[in-house]
Amino acid sequence: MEQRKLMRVLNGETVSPPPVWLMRQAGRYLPEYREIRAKAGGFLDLCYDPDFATEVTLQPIRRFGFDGAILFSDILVIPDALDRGLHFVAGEGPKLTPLRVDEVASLDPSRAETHLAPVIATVARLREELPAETTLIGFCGAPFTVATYMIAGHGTPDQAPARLFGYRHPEAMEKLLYLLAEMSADYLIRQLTAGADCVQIFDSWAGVLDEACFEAYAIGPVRRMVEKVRAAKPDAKIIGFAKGAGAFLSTYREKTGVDAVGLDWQVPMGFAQDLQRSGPVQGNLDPLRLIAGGRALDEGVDRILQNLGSGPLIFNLGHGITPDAPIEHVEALLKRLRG
Ligand SMILES: Cc1c2[nH]c(c1CCC(=O)O)Cc1[nH]c(c(CCC(=O)O)c1C)Cc1[nH]c(c(CCC(=O)O)c1C)Cc1[nH]c(c(C)c1CCC(=O)O)C2
Repeated sequence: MEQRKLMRVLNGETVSPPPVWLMRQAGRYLPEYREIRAKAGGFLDLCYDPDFATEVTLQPIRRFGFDGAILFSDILVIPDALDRGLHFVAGEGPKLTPLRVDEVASLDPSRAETHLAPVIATVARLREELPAETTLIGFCGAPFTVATYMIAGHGTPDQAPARLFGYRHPEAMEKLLYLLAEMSADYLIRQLTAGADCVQIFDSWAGVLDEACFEAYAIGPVRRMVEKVRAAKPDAKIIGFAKGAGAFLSTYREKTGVDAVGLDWQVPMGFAQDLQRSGPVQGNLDPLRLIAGGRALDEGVDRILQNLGSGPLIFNLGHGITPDAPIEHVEALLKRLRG
């Protein structure tokens, strides 16, 4: 078979119109998701049930024909494998038992393989059921972003608990991040073995870090992951999404070794073009343009195409789609993009 479009871009080719998928494309903005979610019980029950997770991953592909399907799971399955008391409270997001500094040394990764087996089974099912032209994207959280939830025990606006933990306990922070890096790399290797075509590392909170901490938390552990994945899978294609990283993105590809750089919606087009000279980029429509639709949506799509469309580009949002995104606006985005 001719290579999948999204994989061609990850190999450095320019494809026109560009392949497209949307972060969080399986989710609450789809009525068919809300229906299954009500049947499955909790959100985590969905993630660990290969029948449900396969179905939910396929829903946006059937409806919109995206070029990429992202595995339905969550970045917090890794702390769940570490038995950190993960649960989801409706309307409030994830809750975990806040990690104390004296607990870091006794975190035990040995359950991970068994615990994550249903997610790996979902990947294998997906590769069988997806259309041949659809790229299957595996993923995990980057160590720092996962650690922010483990340390605070919930989401926070600026991740102050994790940043303070790092300043007060640098050795424990390093130990935690590299433990997560090893586990996450093993998890990505298993996803690739089971049939994922490529993987994305989500560092959704990298944007809160100062320069020294960005190096220590957002570069070092991610570079270790990339090295470990490449040692097992020399041809693996990896997308790195460090949201809000701003000027740090200029060296992100080179320092971490990722193939493609994910761009949030604030990355300026001139800077994005510079990044594209060294390889593929992904992004970066403001998710609110998708909510607004109409002119705001058309102008946002056109601007990305005009500036980045003549190089290797995977079209995406600059962060995840939200539950209030109208389905007709997703259709309008695809029409604008594909003609
Ligand atoms: C930080 C983070 C998380 N999860 C994720 C991130 C990184 C990306 C980002 O920054 O958005 C990543 C993620 N979460 C989910 C996916 C699935 C695949 C996809 O469609 O993109 C992916 C790739 C499903 C999900 N993960 C979650 C939902 C909503 C759960 C529900 O159905 O109630 C989905 C579809 C829950 C979740 N999971 C997480 C939070 C903070 C929340 C609650 C916020 C919310 O309710 O939207 C942690």
